[in-house]
Order: sequence, then C-alpha cells, then structure tokens
Amino acid sequence: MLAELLAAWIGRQRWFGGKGRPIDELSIDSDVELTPGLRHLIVAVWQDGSRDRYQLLLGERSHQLPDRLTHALIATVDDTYLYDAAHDSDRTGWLLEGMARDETRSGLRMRHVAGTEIDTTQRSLVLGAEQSNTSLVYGDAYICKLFRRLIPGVNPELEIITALAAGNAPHIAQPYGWIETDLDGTDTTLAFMQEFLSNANDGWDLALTSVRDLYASPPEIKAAEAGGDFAGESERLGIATAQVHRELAAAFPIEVIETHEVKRMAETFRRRLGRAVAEVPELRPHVSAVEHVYHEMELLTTEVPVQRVHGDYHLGQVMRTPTDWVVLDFEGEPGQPLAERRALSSPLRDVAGMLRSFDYAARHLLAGRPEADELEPRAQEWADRNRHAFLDGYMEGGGVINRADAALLRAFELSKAVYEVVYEARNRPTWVSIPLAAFRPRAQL
Ligand SMILES: Nc1ncnc2c1ncn2[C@@H]1O[C@H](COP(=O)(O)OP(=O)(O)O)[C@@H](O)[C@H]1O
Ligand SMILES: O=P(O)(O)O[C@H]1O[C@H](CO)[C@@H](O[C@H]2O[C@H](CO)[C@@H](O)[C@H](O)[C@H]2O)[C@H](O)[C@H]1O
Repeated sequence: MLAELLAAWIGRQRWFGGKGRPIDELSIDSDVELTPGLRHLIVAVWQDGSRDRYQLLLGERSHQLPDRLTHALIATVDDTYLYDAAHDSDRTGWLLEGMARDETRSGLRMRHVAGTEIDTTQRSLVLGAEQSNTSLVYGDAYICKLFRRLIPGVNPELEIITALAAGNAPHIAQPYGWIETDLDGTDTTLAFMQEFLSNANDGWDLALTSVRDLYASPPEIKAAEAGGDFAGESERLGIATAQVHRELAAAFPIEVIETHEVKRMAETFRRRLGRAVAEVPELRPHVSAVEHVYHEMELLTTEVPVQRVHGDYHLGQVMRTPTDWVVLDFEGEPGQPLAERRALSSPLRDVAGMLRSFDYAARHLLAGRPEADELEPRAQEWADRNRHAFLDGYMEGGGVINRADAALLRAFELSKAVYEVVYEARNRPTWVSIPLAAFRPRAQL
C-alpha cells in the first residue's frame, strides 16, 4: 500500500530522474525508523526493465499537517499524514544529532568529521533550487546535501572534500559530517554536510551582473572600461583553480598517460559525439570540424599528466566569499557512471569547463532575443576578456598550459560543448543555441 502511494508521488518530484516514463513498480528496499514520526526509506523504482534507487525521509503526523508542510504531502492514510520530511524542520534536526553522536541505525551510519563539533540546535530549510538532489540549509551554519538517486559507492564530493580539508586546503567549504549505508555490499554515501557560505555569491550570478552591466552601457564602452568589469575576478578564479588542482594532485595519485591512451580518449570523445548527434541533429553540420579537432589532439598530444579533477567545472560551482573563491560540488558530471567520475583526468578538462562557462555567461542573456545579433560582438568581447584573464590567473597560480596543450584544451572544450548541447536539449531546450555557438569558427585562445 505505501509502495503504491510512493509510486504515484515520486514521478512528480523535481529530483526524480525517470520523468516522462511510466513507473512499472516501486518496492521498499529499506525502511528504518530514525525517531518517532521520521523514517528513512530506500526505494527501488522499475521503469522499462531497469531499476533506480532513491532515498526518502518519510514523515508521519496524526490528525493534522501544518500549512507549511502541505506542499510536501505524499498521501493521507486514515488519520495519518505521510509527507516528505526533508521539508520538516521539526524533524530534520535529528540528522544533526545523529551525525554529532555518530549514530548507527539498522545499517544507516551517521558520522561527523573528526575534530569538528556540530551545533544540533540549527533548524533547516530546503534550498530553493531543488534539482537532482535536495539540500538542507541549517541556519547559516551548514548545508547538507541528500543524494536522491543512489549510486553504490563513496560519493566523490565526500572523498575529495575530506581529503582536501585534511590538508587545510583554503578554497573549499569545510566538511562536517555524512550519512552512509551499504548498498549492494558497497559503502554508499547518502548525505554530505558542509559549512554553509552564508555571505558568498554564486560565480554565475556575479558574471551575469557584469554582462548585464556591459549590455546596458553605451555601445562605445569596451568590456575593460565598463563599471562591472569581471576580469579581476576571473583572474583570481584562475589562481584559485590552479591551487585546487595542486592540492588534488598532492592528495590523490597522479599518472602520465601516453600516446595509445590519448587515442583511447579521442575515441571516447568520438563515441560521445556520435551519440550526441543521434540525439540532437543540430550538431550534424559541425561533426567534421569537431572530428578534425579530435584528430589534431591525437596527432599533437603525446603525454598527458592526469590526476583527480573537479570534472564538471563551471561558474555555478564556484562561490565568491568576501575574501576568496571557493569551489563546490566535486561530484563530476551528473549522469556519468561513478568509475568515470572518479577517473584520473587532465586538469585542462576543468580549465576547458570554465572557459565554456564564460561563453555561456556572455551569451545566455541573448538566447532567443531579437537584439542577439547586434550584441553578439559585445558577448564575444566579454567572453574573450574573461577567458584570457582566467587563463592568465591559472598560470600565475602555477597551473601549467604549454604550447602543446592548446590542441588538448580545444578538444576538451568541444567535448564539453557536445555534452552541453545534449544537457540543454534534455533540460532547457531554449538554451541549446548557447553551446551550439561554440562550434562556430573563432580565433583560438
Ligand atoms: N557550502 C555552500 N554554501 C553556500 N551555498 C552553497 C554551498 N553549497 C552549495 N550551495 C548553493 O547550492 C547550489 C547548488 O549546489 P551544488 O553543490 O552545485 O548542488 P547540485 O549538485 O544539486 O547542483 C550552489 O549553486 C550554491 O548556490
Ligand atoms: O551544476 P551541475 O552539477 O548540476 O551541472 C549540470 O548543470 C549545469 C547547469 O546548471 C550545466 O552547466 C551549464 O550551464 C551553466 C549555466 O547554468 C554554465 O555555466 C555551464 O558552463 C554549462 O556547462 C552543467 O554542464 C551540468 O553538468
């Protein structure tokens, strides 16, 4: 009965990955009472013969559900209201207590990071932009991300942040605790809690403010002269990025991949391109130009130093505190298998991701607008200026980009743009034109 009610509800949730396909069956794999009125559930959802698992915090209240929770209602059974308790600050405090006390409940292990103390009096709010995960912000102290779709294994975010924090790395949000369980016999991260950067701004919002300022300035004003010039910030972000890469190299293994593996990498890029073209036909006219870039990478690149990297680096993953840039979300590209997200890669992949993001910021206000053609040169100027500043900062901070790396960097950029075209076609179809602009011929950096 509960399984049927959950099956009717789960398909409508923002974080549910199988939207648009009928749910054939939902079963409850695990059901643990954390405290009276709060249960932790792992459910298996079957669609088209494949299974995905999700976690839920199930709240139960008798007789009455406060108004503030009606949007989280799952179902009413007799006099009992069943609801998504991630939204119930009267109950979510229990997660803080569980982590602070290192509690274990029927295989659910709640842990705090050694040397930290968790203030269990903080009350939570669900962060507005609930996407593939649900983040609970506790007061202005912590942000706890509940991973909704469960993938067996330690989440790369937990793995990387705790390793960097152990080395006192400056550009990360401090870790406080996590929740884990065994899934298919593997330690699996269910939630991860970090310091909440209460007085910081998102890099994407800051960059857009700068772009808007330029577009509102008289046409003769150059990006460098506009009041909201962002290049200083881009350069500082480059310096911070180089430092994070150094710290990742120190905390995890590093290797050098040689010619035959570069070929394998090019094959992976080509396979992804093939799949992307099949899904988004607008890519077809660009295939031969992209393949040419992949071919050049194979010809010119002999050895590539590889290490752990961020993996999905863009302006929405960095925050500017009053003093510096902080890097968030070391989870890699959502949707890729865990092994791929943890694989060693060239740090230039992250550099390419951020370069793409400057292009996005410059063009996103123009997507579908009648004034797009007129503003295009200004968009290009803003993007070039900030891309250069970021690269200057990266090298100033000790990051290495030598002459031979140009072909590799270009290949990473285009491969990321291919990924973005698919991402936008699936999630934000009106934005597809933004990554498609990356395939237009342009001056090389
Ligand atoms: N430590 C933090 N402090 C303040 N805000 C944060 C923090 N971590 C994440 N956020 C906010 O939450 C948003 C989404 O975070 P992110 O880790 O990228 O989650 P997701 O993987 O669901 O996209 C960020 O863009 C940022 O605005
Ligand atoms: O932040 P996530 O890990 O969920 O990353 C995914 O979503 C991103 C969108 O929020 C997407 O990033 C793309 O859009 C950004 C602007 O919203 C832009 O700055 C990035 O350059 C662009 O790639 C990301 O690719 C996707 O994995």
